[in-house]
Amino acid sequence: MTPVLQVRNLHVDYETAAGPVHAVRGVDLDVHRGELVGIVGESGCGKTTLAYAITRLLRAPAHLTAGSVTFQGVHDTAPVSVTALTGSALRKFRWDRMSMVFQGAMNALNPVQRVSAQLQDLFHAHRPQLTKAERRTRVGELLDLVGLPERVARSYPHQLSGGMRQRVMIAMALALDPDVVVMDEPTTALDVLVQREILDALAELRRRLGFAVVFITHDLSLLLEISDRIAVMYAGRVVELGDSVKLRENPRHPYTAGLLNAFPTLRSERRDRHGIPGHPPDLAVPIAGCAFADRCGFVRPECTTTDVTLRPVGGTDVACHLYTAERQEVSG
Ligand SMILES: Nc1ncnc2c1ncn2[C@@H]1O[C@H](COP(=O)(O)OP(=O)(O)OP(=O)(O)O)[C@@H](O)[C@H]1O
Repeated sequence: MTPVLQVRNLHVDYETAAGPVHAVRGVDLDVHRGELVGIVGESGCGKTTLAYAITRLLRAPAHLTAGSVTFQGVHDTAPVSVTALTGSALRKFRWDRMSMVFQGAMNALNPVQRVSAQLQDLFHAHRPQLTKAERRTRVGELLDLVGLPERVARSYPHQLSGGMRQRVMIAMALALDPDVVVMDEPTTALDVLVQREILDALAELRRRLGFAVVFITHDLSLLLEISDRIAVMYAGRVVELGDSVKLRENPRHPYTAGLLNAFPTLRSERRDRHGIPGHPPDLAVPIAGCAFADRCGFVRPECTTTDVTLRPVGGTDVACHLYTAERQEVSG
């Protein structure tokens, strides 16, 4: 089946006085209908930049320098080139077909407008044919959908808890029945219990409505629980992409293994956890070979000289010379 979202060779630079910072360096990613794809990596690896590039929200000094994003929703007979959309076509596409819940989104609600007015504005802009009464009914249905009581419609954002505000943002993201919702750290600012409630609500909504989610976080243990597939990002690239169960049981990239070791999972035994020594590279400096080479316990000579991109290894896609060498040894 055609993926709902296809990201190909995406590159994003930030132009700075000292030269370009290569924040996203050639990302390929497919998202299938209804699936939850997690994107994980340390701070600064380019997750948010990728999310903004996919949703066409990049603003200067960020620039898309190469690549494409293609979308094909349930009702599309032909693929939509998201990277080529402009003006009203782009405004109509956003929220309607692909929506976003960003980091700290709950603080993005307008403080002087009641929740119902903010949700109604969205219908007003995207569904102008609806009457006022119909818009009001939709708002009630939406709040109910995300588990909020009716009175929330009449509330101002400051009268709601963080968890309730984040549910309002999720309601907004789902208002127009999109095929894809991109979520960047949607629960990070919330306490663990509220986080759990929101994730459970999200899982239930996905079952009922069938939208796909791109879920971005630095928390691998969370992604292992909720994702169908996981993309591990390092220094602006996806270095491993695969089924989340396979990735947990048999991580292929040494960075993925390091991340797994750094995060406790709910089911894992209590034992010492180790961070990955060293730091990610400076993305303002061109990278020769594998960006993880200087932190990798399995480094080989070619790792510091020769670039390596994703290739299939045992049902997972991995960008690592360990496997290119093994393949040569096997075939040779
Ligand atoms: N305005 C900017 N100017 C220059 N460089 C930037 C700018 N914004 C981000 N960057 C750089 O781009 C890279 C990717 O940043 P990005 O915020 O996408 O990473 P991230 O993985 O989402 O991090 P976090 O988890 O901390 O949000 C980083 O190296 C960052 O320093």
